[in-house]
Amino acid sequence: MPANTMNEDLKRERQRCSFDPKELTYLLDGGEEKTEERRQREKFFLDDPELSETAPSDYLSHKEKYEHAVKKACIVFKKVQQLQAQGKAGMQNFREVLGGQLGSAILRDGNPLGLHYVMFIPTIMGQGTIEQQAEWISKAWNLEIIGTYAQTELGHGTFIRGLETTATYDPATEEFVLNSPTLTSYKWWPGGLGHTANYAVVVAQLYSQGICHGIHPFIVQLRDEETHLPMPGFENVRIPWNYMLMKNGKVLKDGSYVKSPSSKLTYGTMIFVRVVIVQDAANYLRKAVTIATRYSAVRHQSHIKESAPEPQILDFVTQQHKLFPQLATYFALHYSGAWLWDMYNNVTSELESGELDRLPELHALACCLKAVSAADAAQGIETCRLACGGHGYMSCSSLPITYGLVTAMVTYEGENTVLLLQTARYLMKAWQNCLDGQPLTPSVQYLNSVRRSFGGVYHKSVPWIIASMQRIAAGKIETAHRHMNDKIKRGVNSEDAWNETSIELVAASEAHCKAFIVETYYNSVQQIVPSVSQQLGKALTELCELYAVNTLLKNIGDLLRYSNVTTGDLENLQRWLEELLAAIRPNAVGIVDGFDINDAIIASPLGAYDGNVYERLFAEVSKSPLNAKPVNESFHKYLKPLLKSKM
Ligand SMILES: CC/C=C\C/C=C\C/C=C\C/C=C\C/C=C\C/C=C\CCCCC(=O)SCCNC(=O)CCNC(=O)[C@H](O)C(C)(C)COP(=O)(O)OP(=O)(O)OC[C@H]1O[C@@H](n2cnc3c(N)ncnc32)[C@H](O)[C@@H]1OP(=O)(O)O
Ligand SMILES: Cc1cc2nc3c(=O)[nH]c(=O)nc-3n(C[C@H](O)[C@H](O)[C@H](O)COP(=O)(O)OP(=O)(O)OC[C@H]3O[C@@H](n4cnc5c(N)ncnc54)[C@H](O)[C@@H]3O)c2cc1C
Repeated sequence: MPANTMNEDLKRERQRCSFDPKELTYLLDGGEEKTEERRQREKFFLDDPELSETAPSDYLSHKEKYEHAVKKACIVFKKVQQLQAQGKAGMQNFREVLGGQLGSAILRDGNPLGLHYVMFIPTIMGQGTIEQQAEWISKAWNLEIIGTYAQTELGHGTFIRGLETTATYDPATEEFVLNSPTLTSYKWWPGGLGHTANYAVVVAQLYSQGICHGIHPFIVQLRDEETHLPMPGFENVRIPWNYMLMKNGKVLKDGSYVKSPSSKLTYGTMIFVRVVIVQDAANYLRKAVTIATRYSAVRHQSHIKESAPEPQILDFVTQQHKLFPQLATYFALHYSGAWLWDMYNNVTSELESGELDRLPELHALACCLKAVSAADAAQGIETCRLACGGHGYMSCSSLPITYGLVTAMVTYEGENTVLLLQTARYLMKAWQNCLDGQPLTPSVQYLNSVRRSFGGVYHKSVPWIIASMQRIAAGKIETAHRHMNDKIKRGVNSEDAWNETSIELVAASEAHCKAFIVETYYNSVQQIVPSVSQQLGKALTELCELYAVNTLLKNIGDLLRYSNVTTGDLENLQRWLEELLAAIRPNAVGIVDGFDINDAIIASPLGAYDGNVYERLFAEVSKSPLNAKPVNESFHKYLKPLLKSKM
């Protein structure tokens, strides 16, 4: 590949961008100094020859991939320790390196230590007493032990009250006896459980004095700390009394049970991970849209006008309609994720002082935001793949693997439909409160105002769109509530009525979440615009408008059903969408440059900063061991005899 050449199209794109991409980078990182720190950190990891790929891991066997990942995870851990020793590794850095964008670039096929950091340690922090934290956290941070989070069983993942593993307290020995007596009670899915972890937080049904007290977390040793040989299986495994994490519910040594202030505090780690997922989903989407946008600026094909040269595919308005909403969705999820992270931290500190009032609202928001961000990011990444035509299908484009990682988010940490139904429970209660004139929590306040005014004359503004989306959400919530109650009035019991109404309940929950995202995004941009250059402010505003208009237009049916919008208003919205695509077009490459994603993290010949797409693609396929020899052995073994036998 010619050294230091920059694709001419990308050069032109960069010249026509109306703002300085660096300003966007600093904004997203939280300041120039933070950008510099991040870049240094990335360099520290990515320039390490032991961490850079010699050959793509696609060509390794399953076993080799695992061994490769463990080796790299250990190198990463040592390097994090070095940073810590220099006072350069805070919690956020840890998260970024061990998971997140940087981590997933280094450990492309998954991090064998991921669960240790994202669930094992947070569970001890959230569910352990001070003494238990003192005992386990430092061991875990220093990697003297490796943990995982073993909740899901072969038979149950969603319905955790149905878990079959039991932990029965024996006051005679002051021990818990753990049992997974059936095939369906086998712990199944926990990350790192197979070969990496030697400890786990095991979630089991607690029995004491003959009574079941529901699920609780226990620390269980899985493997010998020296030999790494597995401990005997889950049949009558005895663990000491203080291996039950007892910050919330506890068993006294005599076997009496002390209830937690809320049984749902046991579910705290799941809320934490759902919050993290919103941010992660956004970051994976921005990587995919960077790849597809740069590629679309470099790729020329077909004609807009027969007389003109083949255009950049980014000039096709349908291509813009595929990609620019993904750019905007990144920002929407980024700001919603940041908002949720703040709420999570505030509510967590309130919980520490015994205040539980805001837990239901946090749970309702974390559930729907996890569900919508995972689904929208997965769909957005797939759209980016399709937007890259055949080359997007190649595994070296990084788009298929990115989609694979994000589509898993739809299922883990609470399957999306199930989580949307959790939010719907909250919304049904909120609507009843609204009807009864009871106070509403901030995220559902809009139900009161929407109930008072159904209409609202179209004007070309995001606040009008927010009001319309709230109207749709309130309409769907009201419809689901009414339909469910009609069934109950007709004699259907409430559980069956819930199930029979669940399609509408899920739709209500999604609509509520989308309205929340648009409003949060808009409020964030409103706050930011006065502090940035006029050009960047304009670009950020256009993206926010695009997200709002596009989201509303995807719900035309609902808009017609729940508001007094006219067909003329819909035409205006469509025109506004097209204007926004045209306005964003000159800045598209500048925006993805502003994400400032290192080429090694992009890891795609289609999306590198220099835009040398074809040269990089060629170099990539040359790495395949299949292409090392001109004739593969299978020709002599199978094809040739077959060809001969036909002659
Ligand atoms: C310290 C470390 C710091 C930094 C980290 C450092 C490094 C990190 C390294 C890497 C990280 C990088 C990236 C990570 C990104 C992604 C994560 C990667 C991997 C994750 C792998 C996934 C792991 C898993 O999947 S673990 C298993 C998860 N399982 C689930 O989620 C199960 C889903 N099921 C449930 O949650 C529940 O069973 C249910 C909610 C569906 C139903 O429960 P239940 O039947 O008990 O409840 P209900 O009867 O329906 O409701 C009763 C009332 O309780 C309320 N409720 C329910 N849940 C909660 C909750 N969590 N909180 C509060 N309230 C809750 C419910 O609303 C009901 O209320 P009501 O008033 O009665 O209506
Ligand atoms: C990549 C990956 C990593 C994972 N890591 C871990 C881990 O580290 N630790 C761990 O403990 N677990 C882990 N899991 C398990 C994960 O949390 C569960 O798979 C997830 O919670 C979904 O549960 P399930 O598999 O039981 O799905 P199911 O509940 O069986 O879902 C199947 C279908 O049933 C529907 N359904 C189920 N219940 C309801 C309901 N009440 N109402 C309506 N529809 C319903 C769902 O919507 C879905 O369509 C992981 C899973 C994956 C895929």
